[in-house]
Amino acid sequence: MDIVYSLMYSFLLILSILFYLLMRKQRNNNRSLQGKLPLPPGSMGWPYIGETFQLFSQDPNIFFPSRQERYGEIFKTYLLGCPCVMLASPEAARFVLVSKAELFKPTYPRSKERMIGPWALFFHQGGYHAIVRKLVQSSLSPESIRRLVPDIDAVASAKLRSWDGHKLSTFHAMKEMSFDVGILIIFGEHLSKQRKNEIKRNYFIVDKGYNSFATNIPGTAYSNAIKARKRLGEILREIMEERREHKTMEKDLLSCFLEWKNDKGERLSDNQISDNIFGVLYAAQDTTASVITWMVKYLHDDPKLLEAVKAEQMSIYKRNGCGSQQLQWAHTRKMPFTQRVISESLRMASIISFTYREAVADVEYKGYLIPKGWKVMPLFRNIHHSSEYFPDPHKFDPSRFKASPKPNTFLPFGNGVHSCPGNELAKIEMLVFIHHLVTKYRFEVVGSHSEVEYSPFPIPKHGLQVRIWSTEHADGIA
Ligand code: HEM
Repeated sequence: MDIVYSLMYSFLLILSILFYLLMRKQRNNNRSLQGKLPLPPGSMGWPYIGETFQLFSQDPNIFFPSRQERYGEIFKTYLLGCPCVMLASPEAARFVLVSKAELFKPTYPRSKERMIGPWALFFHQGGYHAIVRKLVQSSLSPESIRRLVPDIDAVASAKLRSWDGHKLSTFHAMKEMSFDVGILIIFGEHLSKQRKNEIKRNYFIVDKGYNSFATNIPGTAYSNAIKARKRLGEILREIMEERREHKTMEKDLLSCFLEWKNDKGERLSDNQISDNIFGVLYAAQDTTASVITWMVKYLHDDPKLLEAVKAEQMSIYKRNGCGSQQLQWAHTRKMPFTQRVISESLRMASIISFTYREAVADVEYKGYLIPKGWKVMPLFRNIHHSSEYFPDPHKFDPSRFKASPKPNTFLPFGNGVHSCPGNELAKIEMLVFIHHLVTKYRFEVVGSHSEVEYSPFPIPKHGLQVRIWSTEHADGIA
């Protein structure tokens, strides 16, 4: 027995020594990086504020490329109180998001985390993130979306009918449509109208305060948003209770969350579910709405492009009983030209110019030091607008997507463990909307649309004001 114990002790001792040596080596490696490697080139701007003012006052097409031109594909800056390293090459994006993803954790301002809910998957890395992501991915997989195409079709058709004859902001109209599609994915078709309206009312109060100055002063947009977010949490808890009580489980995201348990029988808490429901709804909305807004502008600006999309969609429309039947998944597979227009819109608009991570250790990249705690930003827009990967990058040319882009050069949905699980849904939503818009409606842009505003994603000024009318009475108006 004594021999067994001493063997065990020796084994544990050796293990502890090995662990200690490994940790020391890691620490020394990090320490040595600090002394040995230079920081990337670049300007840290003014004390405390850095280059924050320039970032938010300059067109992103100027801010990022001008620095890349001056310093190369890796450069440092200082934004929103944080030292940052910006990376503008496909290899660097892959390094941060995929191959060395464990060295870079997601990072968001505390105020945003508080608003969305600390359990939302964006804020996590590791085991918990993997569980939630798998559930979200399964609800948004092509197999799940396939059966939802007719419902998405119904949402898009109803929205367009309600806008017939009106002048409206494309962006705001698209936000409404994306909201309805998000509700469909999360709650299926069985959410009562009253519940939906309650969620919508509170959701849009949160939306209004999300990017406002974070303060608890009563009556401000931020404090109203925090209150509305709390109320949303309560509504979601009531819905979960109802589902548990009536044992009504559907094939939607909420049911996926409610049904999940691990092999120890542990389940997700109500707070975890509610933060993720809100997170998905939020992630789905402005992104999709901004890209569709740009697409409508690109179609408007180029009549030949519009005609080509229309020709493809009309042939599907005619074969599908001239709109008497709903679109199915199979129809969306027969829209190769429109799909290329979507890819080119995603590239040109690059609504997510970059993403943020934080280095969890000192990291060496191409002979430069990325110090622990610094923000690290892969610049998607710079990659998408580089003539090296996309010749004549400022020309809208869907034909460039006839061939697949080179690896890591086309990242509208990010890459790696945090890449967008909603990308297929977003693309289906765009295909279905464009199908109805070009086959049954005409539209014209009203007022100026060459300037860009940030909400916070770049969109055409005033959300692209358009007048839209059904072709049934087009002759009377056009
Ligand atoms: C055109 C529309 C969209 C664009 C351009 C877009 C873009 C992105 C990007 C770039 C990321 C990765 C961010 C990062 O790495 O930091 C992301 C993450 C995410 N997106 Fe999207 N997205 C879109 C639509 C959607 C939709 C429709 C949904 C849901 C229904 C969605 C849900 C999410 C979620 C949950 C994440 C976080 C994933 C994680 O952290 O694991 N997105 N999106």
